[in-house]
Amino acid sequence: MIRAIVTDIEGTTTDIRFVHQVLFPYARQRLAEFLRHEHEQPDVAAALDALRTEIDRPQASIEALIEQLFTYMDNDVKSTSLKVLQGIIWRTGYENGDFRGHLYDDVAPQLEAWKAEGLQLCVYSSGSVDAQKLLFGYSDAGDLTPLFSGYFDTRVGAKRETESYQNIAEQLILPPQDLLFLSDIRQELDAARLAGWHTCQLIRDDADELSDHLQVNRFDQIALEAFL
Ligand SMILES: CSCCC(=O)C(=O)COP(=O)(O)O
Ligand SMILES: [Mg+2]
Repeated sequence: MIRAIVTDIEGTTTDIRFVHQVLFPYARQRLAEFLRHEHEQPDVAAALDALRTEIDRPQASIEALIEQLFTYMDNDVKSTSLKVLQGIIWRTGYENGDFRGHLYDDVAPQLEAWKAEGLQLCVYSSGSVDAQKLLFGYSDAGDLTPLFSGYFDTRVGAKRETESYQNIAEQLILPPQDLLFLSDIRQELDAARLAGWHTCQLIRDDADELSDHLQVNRFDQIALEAFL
C-alpha cells in the first residue's frame, strides 16, 4: 500500500518553461553581482566553500567561482552549490512578487486530496530544499508547504542514482514498496524502481516512447490502487 508520495518538480508539478525561462534566467542575470557583493554572507560563503571543495580548488577566487558557476548553468549541471546559490537569489524574486511558483492546475487539488487521505507527501528535486519550499510556498495555488512533510535535494544523491532513493526511504523510515515516485524523466524513475519503489511518469508534453513506467498526463489520473 502506498503510504508516501515523493514528487519531482520540473516537468512534473511545474512547467519546464517556468524553470528554464523564468527561474534560471533570473538567477543567471544576478549571480555575478550578487556574489561580488554578498560572498561574505554566511550561507553564501558556505555554498562557495562547498563549490571550492566540489571542484577541488580550495584557493579559487570569487571570479574563478563565478566562471565555474556560469559553466554549470550553461550545461544545466545539477551542482549542489549552484542550486543553493540559485535558491538564495530566487528568494528575492518570490518575496518581491517578480514571479510565483508555477503549478499545473491538477497538482494542488490532488495533493490536498492525498494529504486528506493520510498520505505523506514529499518533494525530491535537484533544486535546493530552500528553493523547493519557495516554489511551493509562493505558488500559483498559494502556500502549499503545510502539505509536505519532507524535502530532498541532491544532498541525498543525484536523481538518476538508485542509492538516492534508498537514502530517502531510509530517512522516511518506510519500506520501498510503500513509496511512489512521480517524475517526468524515465531515467529517474528507473533508478527509483531499482530501489524497489513504485513509479509513475508524468507526460506533460511529449510522450516517452522508450518508457515502460505507468504514464499519466495529470495528477488526477493517478490511481493509487494500481500500485500493489
Ligand atoms: C526548485 S525548482 C528549480 C528546479 C531546479 O533548479 C532544477 O535544476 C530542476 O532539476 P530537476 O532535476 O528537478 O529536474
Ligand atoms: Mg523533472
